[in-house]
Amino acid sequence: MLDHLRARLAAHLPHLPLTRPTGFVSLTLALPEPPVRLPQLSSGAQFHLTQTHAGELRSGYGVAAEWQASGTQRLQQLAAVARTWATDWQQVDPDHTGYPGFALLGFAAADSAELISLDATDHQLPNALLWIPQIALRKTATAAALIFTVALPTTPERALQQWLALLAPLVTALYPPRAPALQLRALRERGALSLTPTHLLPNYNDWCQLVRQALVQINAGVLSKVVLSRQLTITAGREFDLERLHGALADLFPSCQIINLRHTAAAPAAHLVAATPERLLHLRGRRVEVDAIAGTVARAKSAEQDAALSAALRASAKDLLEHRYVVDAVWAALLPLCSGLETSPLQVMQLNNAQHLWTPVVAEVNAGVDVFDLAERLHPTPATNGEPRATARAWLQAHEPFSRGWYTGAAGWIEPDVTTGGLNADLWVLLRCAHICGAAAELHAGSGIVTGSDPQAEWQETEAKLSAMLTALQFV
Ligand SMILES: C=C(O[C@@H]1C=C(C(=O)O)C=C[C@H]1O)C(=O)O
Repeated sequence: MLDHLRARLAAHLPHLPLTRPTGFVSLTLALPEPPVRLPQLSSGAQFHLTQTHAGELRSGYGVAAEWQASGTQRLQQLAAVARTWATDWQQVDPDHTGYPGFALLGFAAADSAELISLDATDHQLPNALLWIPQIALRKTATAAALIFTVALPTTPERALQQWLALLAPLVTALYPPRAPALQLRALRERGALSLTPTHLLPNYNDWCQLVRQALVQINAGVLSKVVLSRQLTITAGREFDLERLHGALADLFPSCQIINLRHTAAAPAAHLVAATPERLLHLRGRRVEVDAIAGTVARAKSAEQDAALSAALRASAKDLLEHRYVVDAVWAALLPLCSGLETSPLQVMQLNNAQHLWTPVVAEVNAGVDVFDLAERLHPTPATNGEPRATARAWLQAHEPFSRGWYTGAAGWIEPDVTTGGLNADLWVLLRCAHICGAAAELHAGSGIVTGSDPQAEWQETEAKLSAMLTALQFV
């Protein structure tokens, strides 16, 4: 395969417009054989985005270019870069795959540059990031391709040298021998399956106190809703296997977006991993889709009990209220930018660890509106922050005893649409996530506090949310 790809690169390189003074060139080559698994390289910058139900996988390796931003203008600064791509990013697709080069777009919950990092799980992520990988992989149910990108101007020799340095380890990882089955008994004997909590912020008593303080603000009419969150740090008996973790999450949460992001080459490298059910936005052409998700109950042991829990969730005044704030805020955010707004009837989204009230919202964006304009108005929704937005944000910054970092930020892909000249994108809210470094992991989960919230029940809800990642971590 390496020889085949090397020969194809050599054949195309002389014809690529590499001497243009600015911008990028991407060359997309179909893979004759789709990879069986998601290729993980042992070091260097890489990201993976998988949604099992959608049958789609995107990965990126190395950095052809990246831009970092922070502050109130962070998204507009990145927008200024991406808006040049229609003219500055040449897409060469000799196999007619229809897959252009794409970038990762991600940002932290808040726009300030400051991130608190624990020694064990240094986040190693900038506040907001736009990143074009040197080699990207895209796989759907029917096809797979590698997309080689280089910043201009360059020479065929330099481009080839950069790509080959990554391609050799990548091709080896594309078609690996079958991984040995997980030896549960051996792991258990080594005590490796036990996860030990090392840090809990806030603890249970402080949590209850904070919920009561939030309720005072809610009863006083200062806040309508605020999404309070927790941080849990754990260690395991061994280093986490990120490849297994990605596979386990993709199996356990097939409707969720699984994200695995390692931005740095520094060792030990930190990974941000998420299995999120919540789409901030999906934009293709002029059509935008947004998930309003809020209102949660656990799963039950039997189908009957489960159905009873779903029915109770649909009828719960408290959950319907916290859900309504999100639907209304999504609607208000989209209204000035879109036409034909439609909300689907209320649904219950059932995940392995929890069930949520869910209202999908779709609309047609007005001409000239792009993913950055939409993200700017939508994020953060009251699903992760609160209502009113600015008051909730200020209250959380004053009361949550840690910095959220990228938890409740967003991440996903963004790519030029070669037919419209616009940008397509798929961004997910970073929930059910962990920062992982070696044998340590830092997890976050939150729950929406509204009139009628009970501190203990809200704590239980965060436990159910944390269990998404904890369950998977126990087996990797
Ligand atoms: C804040 C989280 O989840 C959000 C809050 C929910 C709720 O309060 O019911 C449900 C889904 C998410 O929108 C989290 O998972 O940490």
